[in-house]
Amino acid sequence: MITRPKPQKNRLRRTMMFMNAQKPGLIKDAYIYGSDSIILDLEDAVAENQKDAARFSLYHTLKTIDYGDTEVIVRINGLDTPHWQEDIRCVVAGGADGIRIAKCESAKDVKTVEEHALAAEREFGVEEGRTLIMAALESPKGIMNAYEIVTASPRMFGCAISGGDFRKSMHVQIVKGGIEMLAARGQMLLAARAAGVQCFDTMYPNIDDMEGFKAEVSQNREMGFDGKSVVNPKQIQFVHETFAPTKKEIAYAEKLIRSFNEQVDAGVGVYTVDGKMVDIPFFEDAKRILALARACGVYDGDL
Ligand SMILES: CC(=O)SCCNC(=O)CCNC(=O)[C@H](O)C(C)(C)COP(=O)(O)OP(=O)(O)OC[C@H]1O[C@@H](n2cnc3c(N)ncnc32)[C@H](O)[C@@H]1OP(=O)(O)O
Ligand SMILES: O=C([O-])CC(=O)C(=O)O
Ligand SMILES: [Mg+2]
Repeated sequence: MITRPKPQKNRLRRTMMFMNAQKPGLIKDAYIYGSDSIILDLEDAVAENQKDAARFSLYHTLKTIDYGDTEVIVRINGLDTPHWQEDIRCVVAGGADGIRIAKCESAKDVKTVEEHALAAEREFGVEEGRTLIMAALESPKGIMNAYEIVTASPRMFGCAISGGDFRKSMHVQIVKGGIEMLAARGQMLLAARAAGVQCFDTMYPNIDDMEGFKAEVSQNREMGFDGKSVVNPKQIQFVHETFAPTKKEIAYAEKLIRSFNEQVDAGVGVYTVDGKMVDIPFFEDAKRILALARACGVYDGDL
């Protein structure tokens, strides 16, 4: 029987890889691909007449496969379906790290899931509060309510926009450059940062279009996302490379931090490093960059 370590709200989540919870070929060794998280899906990847079978498979997967450091999240069916309550019991009984609420639209949705997670933790003798929650925002209503959603529960670690359902509801298709989702991505990022939770972009469904995928991932990083949902192992490496600070960024951050400490001791608040003005917010951001670089395994310096 597998017992997973206590889930961490603030861990590294550059990639969260989806897979059908019912497919042994996908789930048996999914940790070998190295995504930070896996999402065992009970929702749209599972056909309606296979929901019970998927839950059965999920439970045994959680109990028998050692995913090690790879975070294990389960996407439950929407709260407008007959499946979600049993999904939550199965997630908690199996000891998954967290729940991804599909098609989340309100704080009430989050609180409902939270109440049922707590009831299941009591039922199965799991530590109360152990099961984390994240929200998938898949509709205009979900995006409009992003802030109330991400502040609805202390279990909440982040939110993700879901492009398949979102574009459907906006009557748009994927556009090169991402203009069709720019406002929604921006609004969700603001809500997540205001709440202090993580923020993830949607999966890119055109698996063979690596050029389009790379352009989207690069834009995700420029916009400030923490990571991205992925649907295929071949999408993982580029996301990890893109979200890790570059050697140049690391070198500059080190230089900034060292010089800032000296300047502050000398009573200086604002000055330049390599021709760029710096003061307190730049110093704090440089510390964030080095912490991220360390977490990504590309920095082992002493700052
Ligand atoms: C809109 C939404 O709701 S998105 C979320 C729901 N969607 C999903 O869960 C889909 C996840 N992805 C998949 O199921 C698959 O990648 C598919 C069906 C899209 C494509 O499958 P394939 O054509 O078999 O992919 P591919 O040939 O690239 O697979 C290569 C290897 O990676 C494995 N693999 C592919 N996708 C995944 C995955 N998501 N998770 C784990 N392993 C995977 C395959 O099993 C295969 O392994 P093998 O070499 O040992 O046989
Ligand atoms: O969350 C995701 O990226 C996948 C999904 O459900 C969608 O695109 O509708
Ligand atoms: Mg969806």
